[in-house]
Amino acid sequence: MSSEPTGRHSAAAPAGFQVYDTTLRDGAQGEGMALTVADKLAIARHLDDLGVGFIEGGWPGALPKDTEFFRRARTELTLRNAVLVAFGATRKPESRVEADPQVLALLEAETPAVCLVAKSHVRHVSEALRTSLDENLAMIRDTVAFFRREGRRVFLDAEHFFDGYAADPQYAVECVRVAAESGAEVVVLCDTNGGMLPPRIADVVHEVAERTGVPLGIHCHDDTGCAVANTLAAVDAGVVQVQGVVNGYGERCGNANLITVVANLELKMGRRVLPPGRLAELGRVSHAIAEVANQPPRANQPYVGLSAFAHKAGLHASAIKVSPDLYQHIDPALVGNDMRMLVSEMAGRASVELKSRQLGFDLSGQRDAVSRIVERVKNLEARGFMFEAADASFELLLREELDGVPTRFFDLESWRVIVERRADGEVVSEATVKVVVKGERIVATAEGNGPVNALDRALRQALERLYPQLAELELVDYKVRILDGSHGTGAVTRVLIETSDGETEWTTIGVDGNVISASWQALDDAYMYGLLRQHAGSGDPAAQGVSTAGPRTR
Ligand SMILES: CC(=O)SCCNC(=O)CCNC(=O)[C@H](O)C(C)(C)COP(=O)(O)OP(=O)(O)OC[C@H]1O[C@@H](n2cnc3c(N)ncnc32)[C@H](O)[C@@H]1OP(=O)(O)O
Ligand SMILES: CC(=O)C(=O)O
Repeated sequence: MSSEPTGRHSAAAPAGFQVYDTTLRDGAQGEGMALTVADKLAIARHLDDLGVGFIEGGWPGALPKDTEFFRRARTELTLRNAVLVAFGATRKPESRVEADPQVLALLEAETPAVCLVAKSHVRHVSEALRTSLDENLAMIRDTVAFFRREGRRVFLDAEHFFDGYAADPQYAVECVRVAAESGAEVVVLCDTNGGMLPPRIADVVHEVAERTGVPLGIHCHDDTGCAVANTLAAVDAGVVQVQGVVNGYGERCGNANLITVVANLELKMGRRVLPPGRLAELGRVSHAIAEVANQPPRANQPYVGLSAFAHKAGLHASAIKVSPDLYQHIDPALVGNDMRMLVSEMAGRASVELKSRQLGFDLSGQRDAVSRIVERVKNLEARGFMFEAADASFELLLREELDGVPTRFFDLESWRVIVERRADGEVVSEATVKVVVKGERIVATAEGNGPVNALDRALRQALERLYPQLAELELVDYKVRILDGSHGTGAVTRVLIETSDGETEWTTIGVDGNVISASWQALDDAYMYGLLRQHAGSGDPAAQGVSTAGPRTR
């Protein structure tokens, strides 16, 4: 039986070093990952766009979804940079390779390359495969040779190689040799249980390379938290292929994070492993794949996380003001990230100045205002505020200190909320707000499915005639956290509200002993900031911070 690989995939071997992605196969083995065929196709496109050399798409024949992925890939996936690889196992013991259904399913995936997982640890051969050491070598030989005869490029993943090498180095090396002699292009040494540390990986890779002369690859799991370090140690020791998974997804603690590996190779080890210009796409691709995989992005992920270049400590900010590289190991733009200043209780004058600059305010020469802002932030944070999560509330505070009056498009006279349980069991909230808008006193009442929803509706109703553009604003997220709740009394509530005008989102904060009062503060800031954005550049005096300069609620 023969089945030619489709011509839609590039079959050219990349010269030199190989970046091999297994997000769609080993990454999919991570807890909580459940990729549809459409997800897999979308991720493959992102990976190709990034410029990896190989994309391991899954295990056809084992998972119907993966069989379907390879079927659809033939017509729906045009790869510009990567070679598509199908993964599978060596033939079953005591069987003919040509008659092994799993092997045939792998062939029928019609990919230019296959990757075969094989045992290389004597205990795994005898206890898991329950066969002889010689038969395992024959399984490797037969299966690799079969795919070579069929015109496929072959990689071999030597499972549990490092543990196997400790148990019986002779046999582990023999597996590598047999695979290469049978036609495997690269034999990938796998730290399947993820228990290794970098010096051991480096020693073993050195020894195996010297004993065999075979081109080697590396595949590490992160059970010691060293998967990336282990991968880089293997590169130093001479491997020609790195396998990894975007964002480090994968079985148990995950695989070597390919994003981190690639950034380190390019920026720290001087290896050009991506096509020119693609390194700056790392952040975008990492986030896009997290989105498709429905995994929350990890803020502290090296290089590409939201916090990777976020600076909170005042001392750091004061040095960064002189030169960002004093507290940054690279220019974040190299990997598509940005420097962010966080204003918090740890801020000093420099943090406030830099943050304000990012928001479009030049505070140089305004020493007193900066000092007042630092002091207010510290005092408010001591009460439970958290400005690093609420840029819009910080900007309102900043404007208030600079203008000498708060930004007010309306002034609050009072609000009131009633929660009523009706005879039929329905619970309804009703809110009344009394505000002064452009000199006019307005009283509005509205119902809602909860007290904050009712308050929001009543405020909207009160404002919408004089500010009709408020209809564009939408509250998209509402988060509540009880602070010091374990102490019972004395707890305060922190509320964060995220608002969108369809173009931008902003977050505002409120803190109070009463959850509705905290919510009102965040709501008040949310509308105030939204109106400010809408009036910016309009020439409307309201944009200047208008109104009657009534007191802010904090
Ligand atoms: C280290 C890795 O991550 S390798 C990738 C692992 N990924 C997966 O396992 C996900 C996909 N797996 C599956 O869908 C299933 O496990 C299948 C279809 C592969 C096999 O399913 P089943 O036939 O029901 O067998 P089961 O999963 O219980 O056991 C695996 C079989 O493969 C055999 N096997 C294990 N490794 C190899 C190998 N390298 N070469 C050949 N056979 C192997 C085992 O000895 C066992 O054989 P047995 O059924 O005769 O006992
Ligand atoms: C092959 C593989 O995924 C491993 O050994 O971890």
